Amino acid sequence: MENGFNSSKPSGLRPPQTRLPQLSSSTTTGLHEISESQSNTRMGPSANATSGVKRGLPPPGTDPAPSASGDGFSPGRLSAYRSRLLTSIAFAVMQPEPKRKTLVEKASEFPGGARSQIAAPTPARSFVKGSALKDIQNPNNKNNAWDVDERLGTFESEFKAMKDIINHSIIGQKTLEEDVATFRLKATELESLKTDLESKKTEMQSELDKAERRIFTLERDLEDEKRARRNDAEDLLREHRNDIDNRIRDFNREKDDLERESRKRLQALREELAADFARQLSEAHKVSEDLEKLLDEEKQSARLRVEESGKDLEAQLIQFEVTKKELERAKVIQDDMNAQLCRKEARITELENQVSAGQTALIHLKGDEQKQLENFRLMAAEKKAAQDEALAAKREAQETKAKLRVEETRRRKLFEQLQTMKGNIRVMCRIRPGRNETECAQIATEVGDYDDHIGKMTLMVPTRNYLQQEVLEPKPYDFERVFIPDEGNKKVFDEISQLVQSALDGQKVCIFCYGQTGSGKTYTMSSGQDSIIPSATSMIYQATEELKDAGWQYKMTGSFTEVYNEKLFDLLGSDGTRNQVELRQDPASKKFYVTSQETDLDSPDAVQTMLETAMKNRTAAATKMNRESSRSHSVFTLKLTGTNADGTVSEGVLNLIDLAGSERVKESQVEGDNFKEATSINKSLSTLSQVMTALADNASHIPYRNSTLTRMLESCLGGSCKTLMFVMISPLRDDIKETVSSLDFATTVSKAKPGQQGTLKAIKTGRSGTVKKTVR
Ligand SMILES: Nc1ncnc2c1ncn2[C@@H]1O[C@H](COP(=O)(O)OP(=O)(O)OP(=O)(O)O)[C@@H](O)[C@H]1O
Repeated sequence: MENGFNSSKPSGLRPPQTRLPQLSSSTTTGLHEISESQSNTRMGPSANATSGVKRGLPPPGTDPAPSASGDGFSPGRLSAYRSRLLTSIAFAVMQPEPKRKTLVEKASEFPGGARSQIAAPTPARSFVKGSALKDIQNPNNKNNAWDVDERLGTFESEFKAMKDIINHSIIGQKTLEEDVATFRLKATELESLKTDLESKKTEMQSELDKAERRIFTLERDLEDEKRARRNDAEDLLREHRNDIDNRIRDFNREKDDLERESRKRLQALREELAADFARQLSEAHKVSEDLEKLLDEEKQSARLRVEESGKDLEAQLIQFEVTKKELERAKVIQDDMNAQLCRKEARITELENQVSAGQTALIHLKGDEQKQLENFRLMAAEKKAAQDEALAAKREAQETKAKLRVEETRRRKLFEQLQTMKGNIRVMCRIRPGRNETECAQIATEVGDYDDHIGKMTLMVPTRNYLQQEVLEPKPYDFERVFIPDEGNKKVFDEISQLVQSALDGQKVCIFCYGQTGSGKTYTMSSGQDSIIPSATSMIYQATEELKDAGWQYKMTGSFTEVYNEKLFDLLGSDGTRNQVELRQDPASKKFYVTSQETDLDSPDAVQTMLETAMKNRTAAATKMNRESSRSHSVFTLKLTGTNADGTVSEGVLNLIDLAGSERVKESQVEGDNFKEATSINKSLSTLSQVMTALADNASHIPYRNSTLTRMLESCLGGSCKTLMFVMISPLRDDIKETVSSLDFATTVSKAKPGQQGTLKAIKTGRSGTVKKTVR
């Protein structure tokens, strides 16, 4: 081609095709088509030339807008270059015939040129219509040769510029492709990072659950241990004290008895012995005196007989013999007396032995006393050891208390995190028991394998099909928890007790009971010792006692307010009656508060009395207005102010709200005052729903001011405040419309913003539901 151009153009310009191998295939195709047009124009003017050009270039007038990429190259500009190029080629066509042939031949040497031959090349007639071409065709125009050179020069520089632009664009495209590849790589990395983060999040969640369980177990163990130790120490001390007292008492009693007994016995023995001895001695003396007297008399008479007569020797000898016999008899008597005396002496020795045995016994008893004293000393030592042990236990208890304080702070933090994860707006459903199976609607509840809790339910709603036959259509609902009829108030309170704990920890909590008349709102909230209000207050009392160990002192006050027809009444008025009160605005915080009386609740009895007064006043007001069902909302507000030893103050509020029956005005077909009541109830309930929805959506405007109830509760709704809505439903078929309406209301409330409720939803979706029970 270069040769062709050289031979036809003395200007020495090189044709653009010589650099084509450097370009991409798409670009070369474009340039081949330019060559084809060049060859076409050399073959002579033809009407088809235009179409030949159009194959490779955009049609005139359809030039696209300049490239937005900012690389300076655009299809519009390319088209302009091509047009100029073709115009230049048209000049070449004006050269003598043999030269044109050479150009065609050269053009056909390139792939595009070969194709152009096969595809019946057309002359670029459209371009020769231009004024410049006319000038070229005019043989009289002497300036043509110079113009061609100049134009070819321009063409070459423009062509060069164009090629640079194309090259630049190719490089740009490659860079872009590389960027795309890099971004894809990054996207894959980010994807895997996201998966990792999600799995970490799940792990952390389970760790948190474990930690909570561990804290719960630790707390319980700690408490049990503490209680057991305290009881053991007290029992031990009491036992020891009693034991020692009893032993001392027994010992003294025994000692006294023994002393008395031994004294008595000794005295008796002494007396007996002395009497016996004296008696025997006097007898012996008497016998001896008698014998001596008799012997003296016989001696005297014998002396007299020997002296007076001496005559009858034989008689005297016989007398002597008699006297001798008498003497012998007296001697026997004396021996007998001596034997008796010996016996008596032996008896005295025996008695003396007995006395000495008694004395030994007494000494022994005294020895026992020593032993008892020793025992007493031992017991005293044991008592001291027990006291030491008690002191050690006390020290340990104090250390445990200190640990408990730290654990309590940690627990509060973890508990708060857990509650936040559960979401600030939560919804649970409770199904009241039905009277009998035939009157009940079909409600299927599902239990998940996450835990025993039921969270999903399906209500079979009667509808008409296209044949106007009544069919049951399943309507699924999904709440955090569904309480089936056989689950009592205790189960309900167990589930929500964490929110009561949150109030103790300084949070603001609202628990609502919503539902149609007779669905069990009052039953759940305040009737019976196991309903929410008494259970919550008794839990608070117990917890505040236990928290004393962790350094917390709590004060609890309560108020009971009724909202009826948008007016407020204090159910615990100063004179024990129901008084109208007002809503005031705090100038500093701009929040509303009610001027109801606040009662100090320093004992469970005080709570009971307060509840009774409130219920009595509420019922009296209802009776006065001839109402059977509650047409007012009642709000029980517990304020819990805790002060820690380190000066920390915690101010929690627990609002327990029994809402008025949610019957729709249309359904209940009420008129007059009742219509006003129903309208006001509907207004406040729908405002409550709007407030909850706005809070859930994180809306900039929350319509608190649209009803008295929401205005009153403004400071306890939204932000970090915790709200639990209990939707109470009746299982009766006759109540199905109200049930659907209540459940739909609750579903609206349960739709919370993802940031708040994300974790809860994740927990909930972790449950794979299986139908467990059908409520009858
Ligand atoms: N879960 C339950 N178990 C046993 N009995 C229940 C239950 N729920 C409600 N009841 C009984 O149903 C009746 C109506 O209950 P309750 O007064 O609590 O309804 P309510 O929704 O407060 O009605 P209202 O809006 O008129 O105040 C009561 O007799 C109550 O004892």
